[in-house]
Amino acid sequence: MLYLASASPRRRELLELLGVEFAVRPMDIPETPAHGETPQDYVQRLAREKAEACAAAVVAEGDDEQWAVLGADTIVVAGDHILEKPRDFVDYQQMMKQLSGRSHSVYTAVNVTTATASKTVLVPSEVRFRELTDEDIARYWNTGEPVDKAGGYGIQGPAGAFVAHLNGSFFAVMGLPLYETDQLLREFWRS
Ligand SMILES: Cc1cn([C@H]2C[C@H](O)[C@@H](COP(=O)(O)OP(=O)(O)OP(=O)(O)O)O2)c(=O)[nH]c1=O
Repeated sequence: MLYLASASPRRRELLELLGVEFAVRPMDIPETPAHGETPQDYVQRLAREKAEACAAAVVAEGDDEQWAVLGADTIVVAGDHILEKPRDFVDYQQMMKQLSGRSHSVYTAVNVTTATASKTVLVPSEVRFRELTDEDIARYWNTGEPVDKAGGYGIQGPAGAFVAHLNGSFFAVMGLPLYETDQLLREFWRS
């Protein structure tokens, strides 16, 4: 079986588009950057740790001999700040002020782990938001969308209207890059 080590409904929805059979097995991994760790290293480590924790659980159960695990992580980076999910409205508001009228980076990493291999791919994107008014920011919070999303926004929802420019992968920003994930699965799981 292929296991998706993720609680994200977006990742489930996107993996379904690839037409593979899989089971969802979320892993709770502490999300804190190590001292001196770059955002690129951090996001790749988290994707790998989610997949490896899930792989360890599958192996410990011992009743599936043919398995692979897919883990992913997405972070938004504005200047020097890594923006994860907003803790509350004030945290969200600060994030939106950092994103307003500027470009930021979104990094998604995907890892596939099997009994004999572990490979991580990093997909960077650049996103430019238009200037946001206080009213835009308050109105978007009230949609309920920001709360479970890195950087406090979802490109696939109403915040798509804030995106003046995207250089990279829409699906990676949403949480799982389709092309790179498909390539990893072809290499390690199906032909
Ligand atoms: C930037 C952005 C993020 N997101 C979501 C994707 C991820 O679900 C979430 C990033 O947080 P993650 O910590 O990467 O993932 P998660 O906690 O939701 O799920 P898990 O760790 O179990 O895999 O933000 C969007 O849906 N749209 C966007 O435009």
